[in-house]
Amino acid sequence: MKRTDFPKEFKFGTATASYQIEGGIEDRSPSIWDEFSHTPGKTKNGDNGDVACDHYHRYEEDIEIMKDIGVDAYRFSISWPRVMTDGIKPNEKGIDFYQKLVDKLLENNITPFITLYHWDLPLYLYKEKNGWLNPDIANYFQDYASLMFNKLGDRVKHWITLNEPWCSAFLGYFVGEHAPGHKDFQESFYVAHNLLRSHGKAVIAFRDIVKDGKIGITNVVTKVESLSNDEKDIQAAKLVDQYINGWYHDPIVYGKYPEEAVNSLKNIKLDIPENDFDIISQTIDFFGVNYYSRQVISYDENHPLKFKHAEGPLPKTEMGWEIYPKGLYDKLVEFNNKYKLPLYITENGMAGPDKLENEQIHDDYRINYIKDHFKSTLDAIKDGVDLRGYFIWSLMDNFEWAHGYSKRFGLVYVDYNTQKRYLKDSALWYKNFLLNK
Ligand SMILES: OC[C@H]1NNC[C@@H](O)[C@@H]1O
Repeated sequence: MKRTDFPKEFKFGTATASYQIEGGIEDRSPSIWDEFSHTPGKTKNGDNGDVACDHYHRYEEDIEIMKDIGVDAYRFSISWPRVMTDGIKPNEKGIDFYQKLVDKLLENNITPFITLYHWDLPLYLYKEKNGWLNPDIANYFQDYASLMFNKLGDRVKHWITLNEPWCSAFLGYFVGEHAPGHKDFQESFYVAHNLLRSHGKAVIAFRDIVKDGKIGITNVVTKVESLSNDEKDIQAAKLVDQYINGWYHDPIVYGKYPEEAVNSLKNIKLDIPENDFDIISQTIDFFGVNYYSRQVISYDENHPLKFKHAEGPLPKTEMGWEIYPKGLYDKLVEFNNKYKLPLYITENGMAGPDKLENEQIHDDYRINYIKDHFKSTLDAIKDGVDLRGYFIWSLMDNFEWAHGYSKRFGLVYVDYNTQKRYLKDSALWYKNFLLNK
């Protein structure tokens, strides 16, 4: 498989997120992840993003690395608390960082794709305004989005409102594994709804400010399969697919939550003002698909949503996620048929047992992973899916949330003691692929 097997305008890129790589906390106000990662027991080894990959000070070097690899595009997120003190007052120093980052990318012919929210909510908005639980958060988000559109929209034409709202809502407010660490089922549904409303308000602003731009939303998209042919397992898997996938896509395209999932939530209040869906279902230009693996589901009477995960038999990454490229093909074809929107794979990649030896990292497992998922991508395109790009997660090893720095997803290895970067064999492979070798 060669690069020229893909459509000429197909964009190959790589992706990161602000809290995971920037550090530079001295020049920004705190986020919910600063408080969460500094709370004992919340992250592996008590790791936090105070320094991370020190990208705030090393962004020029990191762009040189991307240029060397030869990527067409780079997806990154803006730190809301960096560009607006406490999420409210514009901070010119923070805005200036992203101005320079964008200009350096463009100088190197790398197309910027900006994610507005990749989980680092300004702590002030959480503490003083109740964060995503407050319906008014959509107005704060619209103000933030408008500021960014005005400051960068003349040069940045591809925007993503939210990264993986399912993680923010479910992991942050029900499971409690992510910031702010709540464990309240009802709250997680209010948060999901306010995230989607915030998305809609940002799209409304975008249409006024960046008239020649494209905007979408990125969700984690998981292939959900039933453990058996037992009707109860099949139904449980269908509902999980609606909770994880449909819940964050249907309202945007169809203006309503998935019916069976709504009906299954007997004791969850979803008293939603009707015109909310007019806001949420603003026309968008693409869906971003973050694909990693599948979930194998069986029925479980004791779970609030009546399901449990089964251990799949396939080889797994360091995250314990099965390597399942077929799932990517299946979801791309399904989404293309169901939502009829252009798609970007805004994240795909793996955490591996990467070892630095003689300044090299031999990660053939990651090369094979990427090749297999490229194949699924190409098959989907050949079968008619309107797929426009693919961003490998991640450019470099970084802060993997509750796992801290224990999981390495990068094409580039980061020695956190020295901040030295080393191209892994997978980065060298990607470089040759992009040169059509
Ligand atoms: O777990 C790997 C990635 N998944 N999507 C969101 C990113 O922030 C994660 O690092």
